Amino acid sequence: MERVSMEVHADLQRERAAATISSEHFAEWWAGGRERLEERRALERYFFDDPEFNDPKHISFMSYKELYEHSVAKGTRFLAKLREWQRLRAPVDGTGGLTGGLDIKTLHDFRLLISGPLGTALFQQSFPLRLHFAMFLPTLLNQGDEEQKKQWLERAWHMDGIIGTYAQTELGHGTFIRGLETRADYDAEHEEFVLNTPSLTAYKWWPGNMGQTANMVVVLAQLYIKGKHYGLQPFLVRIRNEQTHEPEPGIDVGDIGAKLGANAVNNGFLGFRNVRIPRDQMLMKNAKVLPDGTFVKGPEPLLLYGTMVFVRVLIVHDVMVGLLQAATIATRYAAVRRQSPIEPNAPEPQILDHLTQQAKIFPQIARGVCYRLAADFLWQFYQRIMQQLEAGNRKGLPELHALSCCLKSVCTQESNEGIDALRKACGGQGYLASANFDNIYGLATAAYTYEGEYTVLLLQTARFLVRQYEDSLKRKVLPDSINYMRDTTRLRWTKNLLANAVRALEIVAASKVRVAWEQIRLERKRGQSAQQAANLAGIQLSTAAAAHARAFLARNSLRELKKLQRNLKPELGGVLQQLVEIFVYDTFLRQLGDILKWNHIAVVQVTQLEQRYEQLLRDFRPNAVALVDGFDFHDRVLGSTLGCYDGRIYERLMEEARKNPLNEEPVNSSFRMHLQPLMRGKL
Ligand SMILES: CCC/C=C/C(=O)SCCNC(=O)CCNC(=O)[C@H](O)C(C)(C)COP(=O)([O-])OP(=O)([O-])OC[C@H]1O[C@@H](n2cnc3c(N)ncnc32)[C@H](O)[C@@H]1OP(=O)([O-])[O-]
Ligand SMILES: Cc1cc2nc3c(=O)[nH]c(=O)nc-3n(C[C@H](O)[C@H](O)[C@H](O)COP(=O)(O)OP(=O)(O)OC[C@H]3O[C@@H](n4cnc5c(N)ncnc54)[C@H](O)[C@@H]3O)c2cc1C
Repeated sequence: MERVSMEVHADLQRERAAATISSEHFAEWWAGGRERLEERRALERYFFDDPEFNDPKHISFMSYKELYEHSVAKGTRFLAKLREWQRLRAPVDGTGGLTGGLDIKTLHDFRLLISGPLGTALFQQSFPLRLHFAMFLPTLLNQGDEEQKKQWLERAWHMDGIIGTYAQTELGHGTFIRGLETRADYDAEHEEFVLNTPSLTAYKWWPGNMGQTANMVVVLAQLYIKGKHYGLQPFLVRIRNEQTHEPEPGIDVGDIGAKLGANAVNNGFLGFRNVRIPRDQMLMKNAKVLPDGTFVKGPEPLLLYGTMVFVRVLIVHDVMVGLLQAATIATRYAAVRRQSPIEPNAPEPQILDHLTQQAKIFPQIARGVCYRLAADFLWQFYQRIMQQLEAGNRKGLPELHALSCCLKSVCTQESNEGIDALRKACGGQGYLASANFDNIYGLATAAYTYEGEYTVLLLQTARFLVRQYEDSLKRKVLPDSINYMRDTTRLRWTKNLLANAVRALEIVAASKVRVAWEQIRLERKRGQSAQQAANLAGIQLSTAAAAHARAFLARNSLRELKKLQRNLKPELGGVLQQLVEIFVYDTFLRQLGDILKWNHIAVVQVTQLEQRYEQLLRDFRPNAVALVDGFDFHDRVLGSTLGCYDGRIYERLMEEARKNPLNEEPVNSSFRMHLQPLMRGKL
């Protein structure tokens, strides 16, 4: 691993020497094997050793426009250099196969590359061509028919005259997609669609890369044939000229402005005025429009939403990376920072020795590890269901949709909370831009909203859960992820605290689903429509779905732990056991109100679990630094004065402060222009 030249801080040296696990063994497991670990390190070196990829100044000192231009320049060099890498070493798994063919696995790997450690190191405000790979290409791949794929896919993959994005959201509607207003009217005489933006609220608004970067979009629009409405369909539209990049006739396009984070993404607005595209630019894998204007319904209309499912699955992985970057920074900082003697006359301890500090940091490490186990499961599950869909079997789709929605919501929400808690755990220094929590948080918190807002997606899961609850009453077979609902026995507290806690979380979820179902029934009896009843049960429904996600995360962690312990070195298996326990008990204690409401648990049993939890924090303490080292985040990936491997926090903080452009001149011009006149009473 490449390290900066300063000597490692003595506290970190001691931490590493005293650990009982090997970071390297952990890193190997975390990366998915030795070969993958070496490959990733080599790829990182390939970029980080290249001075072209060193930012001339910290991005917090760049203007919005400057950041965009800088990011596009770097983004294009990144792609060129990645292609070169693959030509030299191809075909290499995990680097996206930019020079090879395209399938969903390749897109998945590429997506992890640009939104994973390397991507966030180079593009702290996100990869400026992200939407091309994250949504435009998956949509072409999954929603184009064979002819269309032949025509567009290869070119789009190699960015041969095409930079695309996914334009769905409008100024007036993001969540309720059936309410989108953009129109595509079919003109059978010319075999063309005519696209229009009928109002201000119909403007496309938010699509990433759309402001200045992209020249094509997949746009979702309401299809009309001879004035008859046929619902939303995806259309491929060129918005900027391939050569000049000028907006095409009838296109009104621009950037929506600075955001809380992800400012390299160039989110845009887009309006259409009588924009004509040929008939074969409606993506027709599902529904079709024949030349004479006959509409042919697709076998599975919900496949229109397929790209969103793909991205939601990957978001669980994205936010896990952000959370663990923040946790690594906070752990290293807490091992070096000294504050407040514990015994009156003793020296100041590392802040990591304050138990309350451990309680702020370790549950976030544990959470990140358990999210990783869930993300891996979800990706496997996604692939399995997609294969079944290809074979015409749609049975698993509702379960995939339900699981991806609630995991995307809960993992994002709790990662956001975790990153902010970790920032606060670094005291005042955590608030500095040079600590990098702002960028990490900015990216993670966007995921709370995009690709389906938190509550909205929980409500999607809840619909499924309520239906499954009804099936369980009829003794029907339930899908795996909710099979626990079938077991209606009360919790029997045993010596196995972990099993108790997981089961208690499942009972909470099952009980909350039942209560939501009962409330809907009650509202129906009161004469409410099904939809209004669901609205009035919304709080119960959304919290039931979140409880289901937590129960799933806990059960999945326990299941995966058992598998892992068979293959890992005992000391590593032991530490993973600690982390899974910390995660499950932390989840349990944070939901204590619900746990006590739905389980017969005595105070003494809760106390037993609290004591075990606190003991685990102390037990994990000696391995904390070694474990976060094992995530193997290069210093460039953390991008933080507080989180470097060498622990030289004070030197780096001062170095960054001195680089500040305001310190370049001893007296700033504002003194003479404003402050001095103010003090002389001359304003
Ligand atoms: C890098 C990232 C950048 C960001 C990009 C973006 O943000 S891009 C923009 C991202 N934007 C968003 O994410 C917008 C979020 N909004 C939405 O996704 C939809 O408007 C909605 C799902 C909220 C409602 O949709 P609706 O009013 O059409 O539907 P409904 O509620 O009436 O349900 C009808 C049936 O469909 C089912 N079903 C639904 N979705 C799926 C699915 N994906 N798969 C499978 N099934 C699905 C549902 O379960 C129900 O089944 P049931 O019960 O009848 O058996
Ligand atoms: C950084 C970023 C990048 C994005 N990139 C893209 C992109 O590339 N392409 C694209 O098309 N879009 C993109 N989007 C748009 C994004 O998908 C939407 O913002 C998102 O789906 C939420 O929709 P909304 O903004 O309309 O929120 P709203 O739906 O207006 O939500 C506002 C509030 O209303 C509540 N609410 C709404 N509906 C319901 C309901 N049915 N029940 C209960 N409560 C409800 C929500 O819970 C929330 O509290 C992006 C957004 C962001 C922030």
